Amino acid sequence: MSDPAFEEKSSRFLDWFKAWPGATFHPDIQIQDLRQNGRGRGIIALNDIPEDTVLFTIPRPAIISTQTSDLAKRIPDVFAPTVLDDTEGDADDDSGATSDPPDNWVSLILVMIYEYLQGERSHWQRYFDVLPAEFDTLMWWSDKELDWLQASSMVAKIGKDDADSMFRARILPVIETNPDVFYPPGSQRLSEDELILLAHRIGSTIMAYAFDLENDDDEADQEEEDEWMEDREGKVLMGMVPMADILNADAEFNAHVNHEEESLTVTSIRPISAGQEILNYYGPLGNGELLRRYGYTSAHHARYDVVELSWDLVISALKQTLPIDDAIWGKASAELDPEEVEDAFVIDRDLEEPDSRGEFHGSKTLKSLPEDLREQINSILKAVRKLSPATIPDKQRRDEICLSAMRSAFESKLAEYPTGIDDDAKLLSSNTVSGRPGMALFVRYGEKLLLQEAIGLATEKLRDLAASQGNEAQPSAKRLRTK
Ligand SMILES: C[S@@+](CC[C@H](N)C(=O)[O-])C[C@H]1O[C@@H](n2cnc3c(N)ncnc32)[C@H](O)[C@@H]1O
Repeated sequence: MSDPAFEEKSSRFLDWFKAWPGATFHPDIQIQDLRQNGRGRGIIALNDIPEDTVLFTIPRPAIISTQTSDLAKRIPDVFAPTVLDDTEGDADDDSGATSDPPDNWVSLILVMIYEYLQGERSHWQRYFDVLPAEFDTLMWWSDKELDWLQASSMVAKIGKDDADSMFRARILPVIETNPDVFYPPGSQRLSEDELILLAHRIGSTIMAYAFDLENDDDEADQEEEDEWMEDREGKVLMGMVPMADILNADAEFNAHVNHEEESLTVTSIRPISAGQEILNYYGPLGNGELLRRYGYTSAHHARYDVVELSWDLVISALKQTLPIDDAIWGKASAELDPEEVEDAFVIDRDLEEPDSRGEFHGSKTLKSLPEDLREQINSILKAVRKLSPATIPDKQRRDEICLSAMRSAFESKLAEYPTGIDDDAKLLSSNTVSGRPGMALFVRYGEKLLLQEAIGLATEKLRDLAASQGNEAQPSAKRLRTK
C-alpha cells in the first residue's frame, strides 16, 4: 500500500535534486518505498538497463561538506588550522578538549547540525526531509535488545559514551559560543540534552550515509604513498551526497559511484533487469559491523563475518593444553615484547572482494587460521621451552600444542554464547524472531558458524600433523630407495 506522505517527500526531493545545475536522473530508474522489505527508500530499475549506463549525476555543489556549507565561512576560526607554539604542543587532555581544528568527522557533524537548524534557509532542506529520524544501528538498541548478540564483540564496539564525550568536548562548545550563527533569528535554542540527542542522530546519519570524497589527484597519491590510508585518517573530506545515498547496498552489487572533478556519477557496472534494485557497495563487512554502522544484515555479507578472540582466552587455553607451573607461564609472558603483544585476534575468511561487475566467485569457507595468533602462541611457547626444555622437546610438539590451544580457544569462545548453533539455526528457520532481535540472531549465528569452521580446520591440521608424525616414524619408500 502506498503512503502518500512518503511519496510526496520523495517526489519533492527528486524535483529539488534535478534543479541543481548539472544534475541528471535516468528515466528508467525510480525512487521507491521499500519499507515493507525493511530497506527504507531505494532505487529500482523500471526497464532493462545496459552495463556502463550513467544512472544519475550529482554536481559537487549539491553535496553537503565544509566546502559547500556557509558554516566554515561564518566561523573561520573554528575550522582554521592552528599554529601551535612550543607550550601548546601537547594541548590535548583526557577530556578531549583541544584547540586543534575539527577532524573530518567533527566538521561534518557541525556542518550538518548547522544546515539542519537553518530549516528553510538551508539549500538542503528537501534533503533533510528524506533523511531518517530513527536508526537500527547498535547505538540505539536497548540493553535487552543487545543481549540478543550474546558473546559478539560488537557489543563492546558501540562507543556511545565516547561519542557523548566527544560531542561535549568538540561540538557543544562551538554551538554555545556561536549561537547567532547556528540558530536563525526567532528560532528556539536547544537544551544541552536536545543538542546531544541531535548530535547522536546526525552522527548516526553520517555513519550510514556519508561518503569520503575523492579528488582527481587521489589516484596518483594512492599509487605514490604506501601509507595512504594512515596518512589521510581523519583528513579526507567527507560529505553527504544526495541521491547517491538513497541507494541501498549489498556485498553483491550492480552500481558504482565515480568521483569526478565537477560531479559524482553513479553508473551500472553490469546489465540490470527491470524490477531489480540498484545497489551500491559498502565494503567487505561482516554482519556485525554492518549492523553496528548501517543497522541491517544481509545473507551476502555473512561470508565476511568476523569473530574476535582475546589473548586472555588463548592463554587460558594454552594453560589447559600444557599444564605446567603457573610461574613458568608468568615468566614466559613477561618475556614477550609488550609493544608487540596483541590483546585480541580476528578470525575471518580473508576472501577476495567481488569483481569489477560486483559479483563474487570462489569458495566462502575458512582456508587458514589466524597467522598472527599462531606467531604469538609460538613466541610464548619458545619462551616456555627456554625455561622448561622438557615440556616442549621439538617443533612437532610445539605445533601440536599451538593447534590444540587454538582449537580449545575457539571452543571456549563458542561456549561463551549461551545458545548453540543448532538452537539458532532452528530459531532462524522458524521465522519467529524479527526486527532487531532477528538481526542480532543472524549475526551471532554467523559468528558461531565461523567458529565451527575454525574448530574443524584446527582439527584437520592436527590430524595432518599426527599423520606426518606417523610417516616420519616409518621411513618412506622414497627414503628407503634413495639410501
Ligand atoms: C545510504 S542509506 C540508503 C537509503 C536508505 N534506504 C533510506 O531510506 O534512506 C543506508 C541505509 O539504508 C539501509 N540499507 C542499505 N542497504 C540495505 C539492505 N541491503 N538491506 C536493508 N537495509 C539497507 C540501512 O538502514 C542503511 O543504514
